[in-house]
Amino acid sequence: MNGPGNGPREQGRPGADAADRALDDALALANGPGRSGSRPRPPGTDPLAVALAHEQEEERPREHGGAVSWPEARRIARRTGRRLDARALPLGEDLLGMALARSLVALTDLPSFDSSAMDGWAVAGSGPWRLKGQVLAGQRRSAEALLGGHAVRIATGAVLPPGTTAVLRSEYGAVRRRTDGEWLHVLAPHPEPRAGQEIRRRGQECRGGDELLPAGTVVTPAVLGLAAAAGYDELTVTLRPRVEILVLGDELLDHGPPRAGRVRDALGPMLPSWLRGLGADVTSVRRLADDAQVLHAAVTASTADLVVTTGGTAGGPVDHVHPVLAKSGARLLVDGVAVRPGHPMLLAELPAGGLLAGLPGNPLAAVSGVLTLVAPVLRALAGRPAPAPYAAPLTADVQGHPVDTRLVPVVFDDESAARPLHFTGPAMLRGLAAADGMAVIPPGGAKAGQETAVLDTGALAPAWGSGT
Ligand SMILES: Nc1nc2c(c(=O)[nH]1)N[C@H]1C(S)=C(S)[C@@H](COP(=O)(O)OP(=O)(O)OC[C@H]3O[C@@H](n4cnc5c(N)ncnc54)[C@H](O)[C@@H]3O)O[C@H]1N2
Ligand code: MOO
Repeated sequence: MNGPGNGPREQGRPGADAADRALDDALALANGPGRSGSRPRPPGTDPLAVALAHEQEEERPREHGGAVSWPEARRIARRTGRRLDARALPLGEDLLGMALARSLVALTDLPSFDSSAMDGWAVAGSGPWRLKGQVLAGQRRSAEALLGGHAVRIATGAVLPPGTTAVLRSEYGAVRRRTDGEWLHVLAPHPEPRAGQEIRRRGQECRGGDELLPAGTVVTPAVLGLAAAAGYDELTVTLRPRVEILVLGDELLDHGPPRAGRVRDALGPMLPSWLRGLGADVTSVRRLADDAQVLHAAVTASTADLVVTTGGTAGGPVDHVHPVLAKSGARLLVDGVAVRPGHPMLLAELPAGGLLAGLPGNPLAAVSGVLTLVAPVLRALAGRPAPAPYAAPLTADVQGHPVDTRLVPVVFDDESAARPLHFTGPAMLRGLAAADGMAVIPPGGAKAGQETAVLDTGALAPAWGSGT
């Protein structure tokens, strides 16, 4: 479905920029401190600032051959995606991974009434107390006040009778039957409960109207729980970007071992769940023949917010992505990035308003395109905050490219240092599959001990929380 107002290009309403800025401010608050690998550093010495901060710089002239720098590509991608519409949807698992479009505001005080924190007795004044009945959780407040010297049996979470001064937990007291009724005593060596002891006061967690979570917070199981506890039946969230994946290549096999000059499609099985982890609704994954007409038809017919193609980005005889984009009147926003692997990646705006990310066919190069272009675009479309960046010292020197950024699969050791992995050629996935993240190696390389930015490859992240 790509109804009016639903596409990424159709959000350009008056005031939208101001609203986006307000959201960005809220998102900044939502971003917690960095990951375990990061430490406080004096301003100006943060390698993340060095590696990532020039994302904030104004647009600069394109580098050789039309390629933009890696930070600039990320910046363009982030600014290109316009936040999709918001919708109120029923509270449930379907919301996992979506971002709150509005802050979650407490509908009532929480807890909404004074209650017992323990199973035991609500008491008034000092003991021993004359015992008078019981109150269970879920029962309405009894109109009857507890008089001084009286107690009532009470369950955890039950409404406190008016006049209660404290709760005595069940293991600290005993009831003795006497001729004049039942009496509650404190068991030695426990002291009498202090005033207010074991009482959960109304409004302890929040007051009605308090902001519980800012707009932009990603819905996790805990967010669902909090929203339910606060009394919500639906949440207003930013729609998921609808993504169509087109896997190009006549040489690709969909089963069995590679054979006879053909290779297994590694991206068809890998990208959908990766992109879902970034908040996308992957509506279809199609394998297309290396045929310009077929690709043109697929691209022009697409109603997705983002089309992701794999392969066919370079200048080979059957690399049809560029000619098809030109023929369909697409506007290239990024045409090559100074990053290894993945430099032929591209980002385009289609005439109908959707976006297209062209990922190179080499599988690790395609992942580089996900981290560089697709993740920031999806985050922007889905109204999700940028994950807290983190850095780690390298355990070994990493050779750099003279002018391009390198993304190198790394694994964290016991000290949270990043160990560069082997088998990281553009066509290889062996390093990536063992990795915790991809280290961002600046042009010229990095030395052992040098802190480098690390992008989360989401290997262990739940579907609703993956970073990058
Ligand atoms: N003359 C030049 N040739 C190439 C350049 C260049 O700048 N000039 N760049 C090289 C780089 S870098 C890359 S990366 C690739 C990008 O190529 P394409 O995006 O056109 O991708 P293909 O040619 O279709 O495939 C490249 C390679 O990857 C394999 N492949 C493709 N799809 C998959 C898949 N789904 N699963 C597994 N493997 C896949 C394909 O068989 C090729 O081996 O271009 C270089 N050439
Ligand atoms: O994108 Mo290529 O080598 O940079 O894989």
